[in-house]
Amino acid sequence: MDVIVENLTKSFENQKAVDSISFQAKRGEILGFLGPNGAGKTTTMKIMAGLLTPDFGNITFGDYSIGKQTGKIKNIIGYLPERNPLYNEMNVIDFLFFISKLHNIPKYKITSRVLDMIRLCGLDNDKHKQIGELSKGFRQRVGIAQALIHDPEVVILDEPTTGLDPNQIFGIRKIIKEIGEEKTVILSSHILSEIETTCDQVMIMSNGKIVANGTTSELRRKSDAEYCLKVGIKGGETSDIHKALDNLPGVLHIEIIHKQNFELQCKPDIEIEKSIFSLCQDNNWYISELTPVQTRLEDIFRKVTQNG
Ligand SMILES: Nc1ncnc2c1ncn2[C@@H]1O[C@H](COP(=O)(O)OP(=O)(O)OP(=O)(O)O)[C@@H](O)[C@H]1O
Repeated sequence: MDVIVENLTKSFENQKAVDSISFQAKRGEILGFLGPNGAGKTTTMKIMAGLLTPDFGNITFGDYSIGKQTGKIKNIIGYLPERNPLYNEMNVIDFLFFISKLHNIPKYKITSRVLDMIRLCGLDNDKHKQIGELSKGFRQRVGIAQALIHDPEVVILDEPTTGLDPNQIFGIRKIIKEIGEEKTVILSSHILSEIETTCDQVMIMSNGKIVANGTTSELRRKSDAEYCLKVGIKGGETSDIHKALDNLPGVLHIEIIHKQNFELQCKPDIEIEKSIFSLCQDNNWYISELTPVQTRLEDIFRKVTQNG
């Protein structure tokens, strides 16, 4: 089911937490929300989950529109809130049965649904443990299982991997990828590599607005106003090589990475490789490395949110 968000706006007192944003999330795709603290990600997700009312704007889930068919939409959505509130004194399986009843899942379906979620979220060995005894990663798994128990078409996960160790992140990422194959998944994260490896589309928010939107390669293309490359030059003094590279026309910024290895940011289309080659010839130096560097999502993030 596709989700279309149009001109969504929400203020708290005088502050616009979400400022007229529009975007689309498609079925079978994972959309990742990125943004600095206070950018408006959680507020957007809460509105989508029906927990907050927008001041203005519309969201449609397939044929249903928020505000008009709110009850219906709640059944379509599975939501994992940022702080993942769970009942610590309940055990995992009882908790999932309890949530199933809250969703009015027909009695005859409940057991198979709960067991399916336990399998999907890798909770088989822990299903009889008290939730309060679980590690953070396994609590997140329970949170995801409860969000999916009623088989929603749209799944909203607010920072599902925050505070987890790399192995736990890997486990949760695997579950999200599996869900994302057939559902519409929207997730937020502060971990840029997480968004890059998990999501099909990335949306960067800052101060309540969308400042970048697209696939990671589209974002790279749009932000590639500068050309970046790694250069290694040997046969001379590091300070001489550094100075000479810095003086080349079109070089905007130079950083020493290690001994005689540098990272150069240049204006695009200036054939910098040719100039570096001539420089080495003139000075009797030689090139040990000349590799273009792909713009990192981190650099794009910093660039588009630097005023945030
Ligand atoms: N209930 C509220 N009352 C007043 N202000 C709020 C409320 N909820 C959010 N805000 C404000 O709205 C802005 C956006 O907050 P939001 O939680 O949506 O950001 P976020 O991008 O999710 O941040 P984080 O990454 O830190 O979780 C913040 O300045 C926040 O203080």
